[in-house]
Formats: sequence, structure tokens, C-alpha cells
Amino acid sequence: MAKRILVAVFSKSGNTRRIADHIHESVGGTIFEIQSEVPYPNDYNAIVEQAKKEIRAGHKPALKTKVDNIEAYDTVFVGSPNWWSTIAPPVATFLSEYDLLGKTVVPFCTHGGGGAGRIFTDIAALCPQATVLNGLEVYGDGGGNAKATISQWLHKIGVGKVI
Ligand SMILES: Cc1cc2nc3c(=O)[nH]c(=O)nc-3n(C[C@H](O)[C@H](O)[C@H](O)COP(=O)(O)O)c2cc1C
Repeated sequence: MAKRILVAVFSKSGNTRRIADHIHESVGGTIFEIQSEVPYPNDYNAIVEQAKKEIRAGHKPALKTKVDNIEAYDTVFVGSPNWWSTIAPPVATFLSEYDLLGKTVVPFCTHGGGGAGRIFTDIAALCPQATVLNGLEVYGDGGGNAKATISQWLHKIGVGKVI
């Protein structure tokens, strides 16, 4: 049976979404934007403070969007910006809401200079029954090298294009 791929991404300012779009172009499948029911503020200080509080409290905000049929996918890419060295809280909600038992999870993130932080281990901890492949970390929106970096990574982890 053909592999079915979901590319799930949360992005506040577009960087992680851009990487998700490149991944989607390369591997096919379905793209899914993780969105919180209540949007995060646009003011930088406000979002940084809110994120800090939510992460400290382990808060998992309600999501506005749902995946129709998670059973249909066997590979799930999960993308998050680095927020305080970990995943954005809506990504924690996403990983807790869906049963990823037996699926392959492929993490990726963008950051502002701090690298992946704890993102890959935090994602793995939230889907203990999935096989988690080596993640990709990208600075900002990845610049002009983004596509090449993504192709090399996909090749390394052995995820090819599906229809
Ligand atoms: C609330 C918040 C916290 C952040 N914390 C970090 C951090 O700890 N380390 C880091 O390298 N970048 C941090 N950043 C920068 C983002 O990870 C970076 O700009 C990312 O590419 C944004 O992705 P997006 O455009 O998909 O939202 C933070 C940004 C925000 C809004």
C-alpha cells in the first residue's frame, strides 16, 4: 500500500510554514496547519510572555483545526518554531490529541539562533509509540539554501516522494 504522508505545522510568523511547504513539495501528501483556537498576539513581548507562561504550566491550548482521518497516514511530519527551547504549545496539543501509535514521526523546526533546543526529545516524548526519525532544524526561514538543505535531509532519512 502506498505510504500516506501528513505534513503538520504550526507557524506564527511564516518561517516554519515555509519549510513545511518545501517539504510538502518534495514528499507530496497532505499539508495541515495546526492553529490554536485563540490566536497568539502579534506583539513580540506579549507573545513571548504568554508562551513562557503556557510552557511553564504545560498548557495545551485548544486547536481550531482537526485532521479528518489520522488513521490514513503512516508518516507524520511535525513542524514547530522554537519557543523557549521547546515546541510551541499548540504542537503539544496536536501530539497529545492524535494516536500516533505505529506511525513514523518526522520532526522539523525553525529557530532564531538557539537551534532545536529540546524540541526533538520533547516531540518524541509526546508520541512514545511512534518511530521518530532524525529532525531538521533551520535558522529563520532557511534562506536561499532551504530547498537544498531539505532535500539532503529527506534523502538522509530515507523519505521519498509519494503521490
Ligand atoms: C514566543 C517565542 C519564543 C521564542 N523562543 C526562541 C528560543 O528560545 N530560541 C530561539 O532560537 N528562537 C526563539 N524564537 C524565535 C523563533 O523560533 C523563530 O523566529 C522561528 O523561526 C519562528 O517561526 P515561525 O515564523 O514559523 O513562527 C522565539 C519566538 C517566539 C515568538
